[in-house]
Amino acid sequence: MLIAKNIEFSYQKDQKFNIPDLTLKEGEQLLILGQSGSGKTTILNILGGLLKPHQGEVFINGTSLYGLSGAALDKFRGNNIGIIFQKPHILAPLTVEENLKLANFFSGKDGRKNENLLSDLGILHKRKAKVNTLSEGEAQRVSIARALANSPKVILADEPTASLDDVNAANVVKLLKEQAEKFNAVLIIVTHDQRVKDHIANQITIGGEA
Ligand SMILES: Nc1ncnc2c1ncn2[C@@H]1O[C@H](COP(=O)(O)OP(=O)(O)OP(=O)(O)O)[C@@H](O)[C@H]1O
Repeated sequence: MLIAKNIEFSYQKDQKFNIPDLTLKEGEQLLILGQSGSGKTTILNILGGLLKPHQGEVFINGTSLYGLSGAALDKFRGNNIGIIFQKPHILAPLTVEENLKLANFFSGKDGRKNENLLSDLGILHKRKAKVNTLSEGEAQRVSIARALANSPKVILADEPTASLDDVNAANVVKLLKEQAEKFNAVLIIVTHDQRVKDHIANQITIGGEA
């Protein structure tokens, strides 16, 4: 389902990240741990089709991500990959449901499942609320809902618990796991938050630049 092979990437000369080969089958979950600056966001962006590696390939369901480009890559990403960014990428002046509809629009999906998703995430009652009126934890759940709005087969989450208290952090990981299990999706969480360790057994630690 998701394969990353021989990936090499650097932002500048004399810099090289150790990016491990990965093979994850449908429904498998992986936690990538590493200190701040070790390259977690970089790896996630490479796996998510947002940052082209200098070498190597990422395959999702047999499609080589970086064999696609431009509109074809955007469409593939919209249909297959849901990314929860470190800082919520949601449009604050829009309502919760408008944010989800926008995600549906970009990948040509009908959004029939949006209400179920918001209900699963405990924010259905906030669907008419503007995102800039929500608490941080609620906004985080909206960004999860938006990432999952198109039932992606790969869910990538970048530090999803960083700004949350213990209870909300545990809830967010639980929600991500539940949603991934529901859709039999691959789930990869990158974090330096040690609290997440107890929730996902399959773990690797990355050590930063070589
Ligand atoms: N666009 C960029 N141009 C140049 N260097 C960058 C760029 N983005 C990140 N870096 C550098 O690459 C390294 C890894 O960054 P990255 O954001 O992947 O780390 P991280 O493990 O996600 O960190 P954190 O946990 O603090 O978010 C850092 O040293 C960072 O300064």
